[in-house]
Amino acid sequence: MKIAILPGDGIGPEIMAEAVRVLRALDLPGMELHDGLVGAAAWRVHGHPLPPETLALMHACDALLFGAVGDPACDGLERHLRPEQAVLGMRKELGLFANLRPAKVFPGLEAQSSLRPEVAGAIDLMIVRELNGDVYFGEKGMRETADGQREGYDIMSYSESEVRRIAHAAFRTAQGRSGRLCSVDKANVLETSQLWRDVMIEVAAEYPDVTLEHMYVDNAAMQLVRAPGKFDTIVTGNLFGDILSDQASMCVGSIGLLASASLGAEQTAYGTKGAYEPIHGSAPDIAGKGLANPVAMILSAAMMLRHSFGLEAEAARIEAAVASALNAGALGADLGGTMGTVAIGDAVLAAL
Ligand SMILES: NC(=O)c1ccc[n+]([C@@H]2O[C@H](COP(=O)([O-])OP(=O)(O)OC[C@H]3O[C@@H](n4cnc5c(N)ncnc54)[C@H](O)[C@@H]3O)[C@@H](O)[C@H]2O)c1
Ligand SMILES: CC(C)[C@H](C(=O)O)[C@@H](O)C(=O)O
Ligand SMILES: [Mg+2]
Repeated sequence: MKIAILPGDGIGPEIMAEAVRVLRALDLPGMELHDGLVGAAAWRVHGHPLPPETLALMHACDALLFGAVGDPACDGLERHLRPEQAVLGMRKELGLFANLRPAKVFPGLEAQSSLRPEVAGAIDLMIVRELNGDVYFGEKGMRETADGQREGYDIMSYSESEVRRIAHAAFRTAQGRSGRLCSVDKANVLETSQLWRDVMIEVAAEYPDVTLEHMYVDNAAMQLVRAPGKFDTIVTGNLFGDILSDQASMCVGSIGLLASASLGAEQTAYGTKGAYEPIHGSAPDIAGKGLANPVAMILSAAMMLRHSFGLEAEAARIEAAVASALNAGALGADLGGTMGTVAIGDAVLAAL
C-alpha cells in the first residue's frame, strides 16, 4: 500500500500533516507513505511544478494524497510553469477522468450553511465531475485579431468516448446511491453539451434502474441553493463541475469540508488507483497561520482508503470521527469557531 504524500503549497502542508496523523493512528499493516513535491514547492526546488521525480513517484504509488497548489508569487510565470499545472498534469498523466465530490451536511452544522438550516439539512449529493477534458485541456492561446486587439482563446470540446466513460462512472455511482442522476450541461447553446446530452441518453439505456434527468447549468446553480436536497447524483463537465462544487461547499457550510476522489481506469493490487484532495485551493490568505480546516483533507484520506484500498470500515471510522468531532464543536473560523488546524486534528484523533 504505497501512498504518495503531496502537500503542495499554502495551507497544503498544514492540512496534510493532520491527515497523515489520522492515517498513522489507524496503524494499517503495509502502509508506506512517500513524500513528493508539487506546485510552487516543486518549482522552487526543481524549476517545474510537476518534476519528473514527482511523476515517477505518482506512477509508482497505489494512491496519491494531494494537498493544494497555488502561490500568488507564481501568477506571473508562463502558464506551463504555474503551480496549478501540477494538479492538471497529475489528472491528465494518470488518466484520472472521474472526480467524485460528495457534499453532505454534518449533523449539528446545519446553521453554518449559507442556506437556511432546514434547506441545508437535506443536502446529500454527489457531484461526478469529468476531469480530463473540456475547455481545460483544449487548444488555448493568445492571438491578435485583424484589427490589432489581443484575443485569448480556449477551445471547449468533448469526444464521444470521453463523455461515454464519465457517463458509465456516473450511472454506476447513481446505482450505488438513490438511482437518480442529473446531467448538467448547456445544450441550449453549446455543441459540446449537445453531444454530452446525446451520449448520456444513449448510455442511460444500459442502466434501466437509474432515472436520468437533464438540467441546464444556470438552472442547476439556482436549484443548488433553492432546493439542494432534491439532487442526488450530478454528472457534469470539467468547468461546470469545478464551479458547482465550490458552490455546493457553502451550502454545506465551508469549502474546508469537501473532499474528493479522482479515479481512472488503472487497477492496482488493492483497488482503483486514485488521487485524493480537498476541493479547495492553497488559501494563501490564511496560509501559515494554523487556521485552515483540515477536515476536507482528512476526509480525502478516508475516500482513499475506500476507493483505492477497499478499506471501507477504516474509511467509515475516519468519517464517523470527523462527524463526531464537528458535532462536539471542533470548528475553525470558517465555521464560526475558534479552533486551529492542529486542534481540529486532535479532536478527530480523539474521536477515532
Ligand atoms: N486543487 C488545488 O490545488 C486547487 C484548488 C483550487 C484553487 N487552487 C489554487 O489555490 C490558490 C488560491 O485560490 P482561491 O483563493 O481562489 O481558492 P481557495 O480555495 O484556496 O480559497 C478560497 C477561500 O476559501 C478559504 N479556504 C479554502 N480552504 C480552506 C480551509 N481548508 N479552511 C478554511 N478556509 C479555507 C480561503 O481562505 C479563501 O478565503 C490559487 O492559486 C488557485 O489556483 C488550487
Ligand atoms: C487549481 C485548479 C486547476 C483546480 C481546477 O480547476 O480543477 C481546482 O479549482 C479544483 O477544483 O481542483
Ligand atoms: Mg475548483
